Amino acid sequence: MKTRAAVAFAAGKPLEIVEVDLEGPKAGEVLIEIKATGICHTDDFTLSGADPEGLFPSILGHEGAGVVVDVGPGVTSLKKGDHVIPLYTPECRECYSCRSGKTNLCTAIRATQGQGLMPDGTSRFSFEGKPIFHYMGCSTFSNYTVLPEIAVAKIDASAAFDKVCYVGCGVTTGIGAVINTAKVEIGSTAVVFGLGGIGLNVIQGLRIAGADMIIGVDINNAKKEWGERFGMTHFVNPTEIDGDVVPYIVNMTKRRGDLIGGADYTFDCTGNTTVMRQALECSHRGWGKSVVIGVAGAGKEISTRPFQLVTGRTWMGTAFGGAKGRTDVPKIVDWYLDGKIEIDPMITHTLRLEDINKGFDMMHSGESIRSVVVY
Ligand SMILES: NC(=O)C1=CN([C@@H]2O[C@H](COP(=O)(O)OP(=O)(O)OC[C@H]3O[C@@H](n4cnc5c(N)ncnc54)[C@H](O)[C@@H]3O)[C@@H](O)[C@H]2O)C=CC1
Ligand SMILES: N[C@@H](CCC(=O)N[C@@H](CSC=O)C(=O)NCC(=O)O)C(=O)O
Ligand SMILES: [Zn+2]
Ligand SMILES: [Zn+2]
Repeated sequence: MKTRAAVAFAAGKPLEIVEVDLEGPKAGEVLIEIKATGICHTDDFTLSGADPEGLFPSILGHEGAGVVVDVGPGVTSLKKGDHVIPLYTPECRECYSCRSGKTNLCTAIRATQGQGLMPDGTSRFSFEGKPIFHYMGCSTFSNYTVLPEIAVAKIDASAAFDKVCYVGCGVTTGIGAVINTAKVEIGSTAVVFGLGGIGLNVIQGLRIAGADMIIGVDINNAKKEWGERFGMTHFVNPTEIDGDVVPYIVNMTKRRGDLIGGADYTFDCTGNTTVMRQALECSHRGWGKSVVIGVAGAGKEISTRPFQLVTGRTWMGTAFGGAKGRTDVPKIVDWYLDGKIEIDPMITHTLRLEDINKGFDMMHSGESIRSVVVY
């Protein structure tokens, strides 16, 4: 079949809208008509050329929602007409990792997915007879795409595609980082560095978890209002304070009787390795937990004095908010439908596929929180 897609032909180049060829689903795979897709900073990270797994030409996009239009042999959990969200972290429930109960990082197809291929080692996409790579197993910047059954979450059919596509990455990552990874308790103090498409969902996750001090940190003052909209109690722009942001925040989080200060939980949602260190070091001596969500390019490393860890801080990371996609994504969509979480205000721009490059421009300028492309 033919399908319209925004293709990344080379790193650092704008996406090109072309008609590509798409093979139908093979055994254990499903064909999905994508109805809407968000543009996540990670798409930009890969398009920039900083992703060591970045391959070109490829069809990016990993934050989509759509409808099953065909299933391959052996598919049992999905049928034509199901409303679904593609998963860049699948949930096979059979591999060593899925059975460990210790991680959401299913390893059933990660090796081929990292090579831009389907589990059988081939691509379903081609252009002018040459293969085009898949991306994060999803390629939601194509109107039609093929995924393995284990990488597809079935959702409530009443949910609006152009809103719940965001659950395919940003919403689940932000809220999951709080609930699954950090396990934030009621009454905690927390600091969120980076108030964008992920950070705002960390803030709403902290609100749900009952944190009573939520400090947002961003170099863009326009994000202050956004943070307050979702439950932030204090805002800090590190470029506008005297001195270093770490002692500033440590002092802010000093509670009655606490001679030291520091936040119970901190989160990096910037991808900046200096910020990651700041987030760790402003967490509380003895028990502070700092969660790295941001993605940094090849060769980037984090560092701190071992003393920071020796004195009781924990540095951790999260992928997709620790969520098991086929189990948790439908639940998060239901939370949205039940009004427990908000999505709509964060979808600041809705674009046609032809205008997808404007979505990246608005991400770079800070004008958008989340742009969604509708087909
Ligand atoms: N671990 C995971 O599973 C996931 C990781 N990510 C990563 O999370 C990061 C954030 O993604 P988005 O929220 O979509 O990006 P975004 O571009 O929407 O937001 C980033 C925010 O950080 C702020 N910022 C930049 N530098 C800063 C600094 N030095 N100090 C304070 N604030 C700063 C920006 O002003 C912006 O508000 C990216 O690195 C992305 O790749 C995204 C989704 C899932
Ligand atoms: N290919 C990248 C990997 C970047 C990364 O950490 N990806 C996150 C999701 S970011 C979504 O917006 C993730 O879940 N990784 C888990 C995994 O299995 O890769 C690189 O190599 O830097
Ligand atoms: Zn993402
Ligand atoms: Zn698995």
